[in-house]
Amino acid sequence: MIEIKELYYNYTDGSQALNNISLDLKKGRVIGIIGANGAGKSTLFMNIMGILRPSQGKIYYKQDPMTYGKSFLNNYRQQVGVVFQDPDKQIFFSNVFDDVAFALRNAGLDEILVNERVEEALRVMELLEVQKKPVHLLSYGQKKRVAIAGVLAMDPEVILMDEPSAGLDPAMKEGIVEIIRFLQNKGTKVVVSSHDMDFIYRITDYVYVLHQGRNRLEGSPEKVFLEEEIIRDCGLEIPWLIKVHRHMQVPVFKEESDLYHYWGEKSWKSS
Ligand SMILES: Nc1ncnc2c1ncn2[C@@H]1O[C@H](COP(=O)(O)OP(=O)(O)OP(=O)(O)O)[C@@H](O)[C@H]1O
Repeated sequence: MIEIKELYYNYTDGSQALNNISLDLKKGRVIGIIGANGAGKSTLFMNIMGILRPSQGKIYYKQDPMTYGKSFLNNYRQQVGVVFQDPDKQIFFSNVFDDVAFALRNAGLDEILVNERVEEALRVMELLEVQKKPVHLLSYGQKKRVAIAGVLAMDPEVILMDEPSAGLDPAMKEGIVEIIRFLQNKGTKVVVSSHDMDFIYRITDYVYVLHQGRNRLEGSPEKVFLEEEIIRDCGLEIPWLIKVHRHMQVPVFKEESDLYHYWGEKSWKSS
């Protein structure tokens, strides 16, 4: 899988965006990369995709160091997909179907297979009804789903999602949670960055906290978010289920439903 060792990245104006970052995607099935604005998350994603080249340090894919030749990157990007924060940066074609088919056609897949893969991705993303629609007429949330469908259709081993839930209404956000669970169940590794700590707490099983380009903390979300002082120092929020644990003397629950179940049982016993 992907392993990053002692990665540094400096922009041409001298800003040091990544400062000795190491991470190993084997550590979780859904991995969270969190940090305040400017912490280095997008720069890290662009390094992982081979869009930016580290100033120092290495990225390994299945134990092989990343090289930046066309053939390595073409093969790598069929196995490692990215959904950028802004769907307009990812969508190139005028209609939904062709946009989702773009990378598959580019990889030279047979048109019958392209149709099968695209239809499946459109079905999963609930986009079948708009497949003939020009992309520029879609809502922001629909565009975001088109961008995800384009990556799903490639069926990569790893999917990076930069702020997948940003700007979405609650129903659409819930849809993203379902997609991540669907990917997790089928064994696709998901790496997700977000400013929404409740979302990260709920869907990840391992979290890396970045602060000013450095690794500040890592571990299970239950462990990481109990480090309240460090989390706040990194400019991040504490998820509400951890606040409830702290202030109401209840166990640490991962799911809202577990908390309600616990409360239900407690009040039943005391009545
Ligand atoms: N093109 C660039 N040129 C110079 N500096 C840059 C460039 N892009 C980003 N930076 C700097 O690199 C640092 C990391 O930025 P990055 O966009 O990776 O952070 P981020 O964690 O993704 O932030 P956000 O949460 O706001 O998206 C910041 O200090 C930023 O100002």
